[in-house]
Amino acid sequence: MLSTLLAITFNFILVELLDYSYLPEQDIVIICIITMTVTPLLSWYLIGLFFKIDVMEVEMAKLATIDSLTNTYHRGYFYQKSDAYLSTLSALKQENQSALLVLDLDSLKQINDQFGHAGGDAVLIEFSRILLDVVKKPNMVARLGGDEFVVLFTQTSLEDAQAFAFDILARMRSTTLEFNGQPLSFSASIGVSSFTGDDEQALDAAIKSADSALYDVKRAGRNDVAVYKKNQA
Ligand SMILES: Nc1nc2c(ncn2[C@@H]2O[C@H](COP(=O)(O)OP(=O)(O)OP(=O)(O)O)[C@@H](O)[C@H]2O)c(=O)[nH]1
Repeated sequence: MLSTLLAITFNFILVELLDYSYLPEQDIVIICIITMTVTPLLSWYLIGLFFKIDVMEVEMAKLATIDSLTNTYHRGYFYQKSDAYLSTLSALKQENQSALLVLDLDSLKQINDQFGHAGGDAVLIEFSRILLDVVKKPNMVARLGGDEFVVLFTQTSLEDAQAFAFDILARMRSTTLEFNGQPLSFSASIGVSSFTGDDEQALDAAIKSADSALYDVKRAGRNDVAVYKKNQA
C-alpha cells in the first residue's frame, strides 16, 4: 500500500517534470513504466531494511542484558538495575529493606566430567528455569559468572528470603533431569543476607555477606541454606 502510494506520487512528480522537457511522448511513457516498476521494489526493499535494523537493535539490546544460556540477567545489567531501584527508593525517601541470595551449583565440574559440557549446560538451564519460576518481578535473578547466581528480593525480610531459598532447593530435589538416557540429579548451596542501605556499597557488602554464608554451606557438605549472621567474619 505504502509502496504503491510512493510509486504514484513519484510518477506524478516525474510526469509533471517531463511535461516541461523536450522528450518525445513515447520516451516519457517508457520512463514512466520503468519507474512504476522500480519504485515499489525499491520502497519494499527500504521498508524491509528498516524492519531488519529494528529487529537487530532489539536482539542486540537483549544480548547486552540477558545471559543467552540461562535467560537470567547479566551481572553488569543486574548492578545497573539494582542501582536504579535503590536510587528511586532514596529519591522517594523510602527505606530499603532488601534480601539477597547467592547460589552456587554443587559439583558442576564433576557433572561436566561425567556427562560432558552439554550435561552441565542442561543443569544450568534447569536450575535457572527453577529460579525464574520462583522469583517474580520486581525481584531479579542474575548470573554472576560460571555456576554462581544472585537473587535480589526487594522489600523482603531475611526470613522470607530464606523460605524462598528452601523452596528452590526443594524444587531441585524433586527434579531429576534425564540426560542421554541417564538420570542426572543436581543441587545447590545458598547463602542469604539482608541490607538496608541504598547505594552500591550496601549491595556489594550484602553480596559478600551472602557469599560468606554460602561457603559455610559448601564447607558443611553442600545442598543447604545458610543465613549470614551480623558478626560473622
Ligand atoms: N557446562 C558448563 N560448565 C560451566 C559453565 N560455566 C562454568 N562451568 C564449570 O563449572 C565448574 C565450576 O567449578 P568449581 O568452581 O570448582 O565448582 P564445582 O565443581 O561446582 O564445585 P563446588 O562449587 O565446590 O560444589 C567448572 O568446572 C567450570 O568449567 C557453563 O556455562 N557450562
